[in-house]
Amino acid sequence: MCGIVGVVGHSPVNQAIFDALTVLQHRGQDAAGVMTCDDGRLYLRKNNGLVRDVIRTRHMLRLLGSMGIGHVRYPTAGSSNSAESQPFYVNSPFGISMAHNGNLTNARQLREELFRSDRRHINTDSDSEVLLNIFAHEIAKQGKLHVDADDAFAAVAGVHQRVRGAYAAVAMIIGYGIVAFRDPNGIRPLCYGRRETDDGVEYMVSSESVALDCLGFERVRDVAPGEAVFISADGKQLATRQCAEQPRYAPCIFEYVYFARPDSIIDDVLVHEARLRMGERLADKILRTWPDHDIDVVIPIPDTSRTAALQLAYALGVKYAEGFMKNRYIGRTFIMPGQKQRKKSVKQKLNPIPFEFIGKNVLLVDDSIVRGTTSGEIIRMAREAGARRVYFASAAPAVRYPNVYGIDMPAVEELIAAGRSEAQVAEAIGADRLVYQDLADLEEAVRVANPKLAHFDTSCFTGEYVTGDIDGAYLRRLETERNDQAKLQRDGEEDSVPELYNVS
Ligand SMILES: O=P(O)(O)OC[C@H]1O[C@H](OP(=O)(O)OP(=O)(O)O)[C@H](O)[C@@H]1O
Ligand SMILES: NC(=O)CC[C@H](N)C(=O)O
Ligand SMILES: [Mg+2]
Repeated sequence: MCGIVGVVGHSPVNQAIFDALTVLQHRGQDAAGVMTCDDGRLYLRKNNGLVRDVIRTRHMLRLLGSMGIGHVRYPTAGSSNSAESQPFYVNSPFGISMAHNGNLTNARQLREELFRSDRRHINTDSDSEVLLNIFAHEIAKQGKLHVDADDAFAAVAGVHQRVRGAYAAVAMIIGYGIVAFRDPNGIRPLCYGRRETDDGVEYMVSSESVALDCLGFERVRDVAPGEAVFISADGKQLATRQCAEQPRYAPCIFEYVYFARPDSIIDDVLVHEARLRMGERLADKILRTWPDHDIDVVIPIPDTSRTAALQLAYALGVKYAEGFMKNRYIGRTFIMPGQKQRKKSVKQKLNPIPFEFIGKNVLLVDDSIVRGTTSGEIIRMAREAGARRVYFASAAPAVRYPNVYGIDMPAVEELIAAGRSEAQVAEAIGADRLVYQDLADLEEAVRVANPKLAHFDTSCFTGEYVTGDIDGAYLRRLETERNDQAKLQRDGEEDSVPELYNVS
């Protein structure tokens, strides 16, 4: 999952973009980048690393201009090479840069088309570079010297015709403005906001509304599935238009389960509230299926599961305790690139406080169990800390299928629940009892706040993919290309940074 941001202001936007990216850091820890535009020239700083490490004061001083875009990356295509960090740039037409969250499912075919019919060169294995070139080609097709909102919308309509998969993107066209758009299923989130200044209104688009809040922008609304937003470079015009023929809401439910910050509002649903309801539904299920439970204490696995665990404990009428201390300097483990690193980090990140475990039957709660890296380690720690029995509850159903829309879980064999029954998963992670949320309950926990969300992408639980273009051959290829071993090999390749005013 990546984070994207775009700002059109009336004074330098470098600080606003930097700050927004730090607020979106939980969406991608591998690479960060900012591109600004000043007086017809682009300035770029991007590299592997966290926002604060990649963009230092000396870079900030040289990121000039009152319009810019930014990105934090969690790679789901290509490699972790810094050359694939974002924003990307193409010089024709006009000079366009782009930051993208999501994953294209027909990138292979588009790459071929871009070469054969569009005569465009793609320099990396990143699907985001493909998306940028498709968009650039569609802008060029309008055949205009001056790009206005109509041209931008026609180009986005062209993108929707050709591209499949998940994409929330923000593009910057030198001299003309910023164009942000969301795929016709709205798989990845995108919203926009405004703030009044003495010099006029400033606009910002962002993956999550929390970035708007923290920067003093008022959230206007989510960008609808298939919709595009155009903000002119002078900040005087903001226009929106539906550019897809058959848009529908099918957002990724994993955003609500794990990815997004709880204080964000996505598609008019406050993530925090959705997580509280997940906890409530999970408590209902426990009371239904295990009325004579002997749970003494509910303990969350920090950070993400806290919200659901708190409500679960409340609904069960059982004590809630913070039994694991989290090292605040270690990032999210699930979005780290390799299994060795993920495993090591769980141990470094979480430490049990025996006081809360000794002689008790504990119910550990996590938002999800994906590879089982966290749950396996944590259950072992809980036992070592003196727990009598260790039960485990997951606020999401069993993850049994790969994700193809921007979450890096490409290989079935890496998923602990694939090919295993619930009892077998319990055994594999070492739990005395395991409770998974039912899918209908998870969907309802989110939908209650916005009945317009008729569908969700729930493919990692069901194997049904909302774009309808995923078959066994696609999944087999994905698994071969992106399993942990393949990534390890690829990421060992030499690092490089493209030359483009890459301030150092
Ligand atoms: O079964 P696994 O493969 O271990 O994946 C699931 C775990 O990974 C995530 O935590 P993470 O440490 O990434 O982030 P958090 O601190 O936000 O909970 C998630 O919250 C689960 O705890
Ligand atoms: N998680 C994402 O949104 C990743 C975007 C893009 N597919 C990349 O790998 O860079
Ligand atoms: Mg976690």
